[in-house]
Amino acid sequence: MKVALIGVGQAGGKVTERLVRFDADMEFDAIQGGLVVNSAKADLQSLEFVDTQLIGADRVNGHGVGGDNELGAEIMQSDIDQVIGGIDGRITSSADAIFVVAGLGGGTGSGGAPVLVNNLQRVYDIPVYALGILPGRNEGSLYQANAGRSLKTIIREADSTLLIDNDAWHEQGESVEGAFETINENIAQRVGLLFASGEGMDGVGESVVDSSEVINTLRGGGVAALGYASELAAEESGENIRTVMNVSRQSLLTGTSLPDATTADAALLVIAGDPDVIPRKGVEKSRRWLEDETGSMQVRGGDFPLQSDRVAALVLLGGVERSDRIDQFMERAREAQKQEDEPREDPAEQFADDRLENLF
Ligand SMILES: Nc1nc2c(ncn2[C@@H]2O[C@H](COP(=O)(O)OP(=O)(O)OP(=O)(O)O)[C@@H](O)[C@H]2O)c(=O)[nH]1
Repeated sequence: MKVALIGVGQAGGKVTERLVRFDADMEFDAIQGGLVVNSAKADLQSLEFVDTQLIGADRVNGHGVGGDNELGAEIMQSDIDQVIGGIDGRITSSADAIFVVAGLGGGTGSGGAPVLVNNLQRVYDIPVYALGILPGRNEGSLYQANAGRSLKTIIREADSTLLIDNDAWHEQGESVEGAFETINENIAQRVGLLFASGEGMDGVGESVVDSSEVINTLRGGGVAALGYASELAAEESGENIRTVMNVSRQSLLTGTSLPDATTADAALLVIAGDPDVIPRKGVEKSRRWLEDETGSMQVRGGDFPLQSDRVAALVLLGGVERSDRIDQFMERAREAQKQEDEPREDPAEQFADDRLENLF
C-alpha cells in the first residue's frame, strides 16, 4: 500500500526516519513523503532522511514542550494550517492511507498527534491511522499519565491505532538509547513490511495481499498490533510447511508489538519469502490456526515475494483493545495521573507546578 507518513515529536521523528530508510533500502517504495513535525529544533536537526517542520516557535522558541502534552496539543492546533499545508503536496492521489507516528508519553507527540489526526480526517477521504508508542514500565509517572490520556483521544480520532509497547523488545542490561535503536529497527522492519505487503505484487498463486486487505483488517477501529517472526527456509516448498506454521505461531505468541494481544476482531497473515519455497498448504493451515487462536472469523491470508533465504510471518491484528496488556497499561496510567494530581511535598515543586498551570 502507498502510505504517507507524518512523525510528531522526537520518538515520532526517529521512527519515521527509520521507516523511510528501511523502505528505501529494501526498494519497496511504499512510503510517500515522510515529514516530521516537532517543537524542538535540535531534535529536527538530527534527522537526515525526512523533511522537517518546526511548530510552536512563538511559544517555546524551538525548545520542545518538556512533557506538557496540553501545550503540545495547543501548539499543534495554533499551527495546524501550516502543518496541513506542508503535508498537502506530499499526499498524492495514489496514497491509500496516512499514518501519524508519535511517542504517546512525551509532550509534543502525545498532545499534538491526536490534534493532527483529527484535522487530517477532515481534509482527506483515505483512512488516517496512528502508530503510537507506549512508554516502558520504568518510565516516570508523567509519561504514563500522558500516554493514558493521549491513547484514549487518539483511539477515538484515528481509524485505527497500531500500538507499539516500548517494553516489547527491550533486552535486559541494554542502555536506553541502545534499546530505542533496537526497538526502532524492529518497528521499521515490521511496519515497513506491512506497508510493502499491501502493494499487491504478484505472489504465489492467487493469494496476493493488497491494500484493501490491510484496510479491511483495521476497519473495526480501536487498537491494532503487529507480530513478526522468521526462520531459515529449506529449498523445497514441501519441506517448509512446518516452518511456515512455526513462524506464524512465533509471530503471534512471542513476536507481537503488544504482548498478550492474542484475541482479535480481525487478522491478516502475510507469509513473506521466495515464492518458489512458500507452500500453499502451509499458508492455509496457518491461516486456519490463526482463526482458532484469535477467535476471529475474519482472518485473511496471503504471501509477499521477497528475495531471501528466510521465510517470515507477519500478523496484523485488528481490534485488540480488550487485551490484558492494555488493561494493565490503563491502570498504570490512572495511578500515575493520581500521583501527578497530588500536591507535591516539596513546596518549591508545588510552586513550579502551580505557575505552569496558571500559565496555560
Ligand atoms: N520506541 C522509541 N521510543 C522513544 C524514542 N525516543 C523517545 N521515546 C519514547 O517517547 C516518549 C517521549 O516522547 P518524545 O517523543 O521524546 O517527546 P516529544 O513528543 O518530543 O515531546 P517533548 O520532548 O515533551 O516536546 C517516552 O515514552 C520515550 O520512551 C525512540 O527513539 N524510540
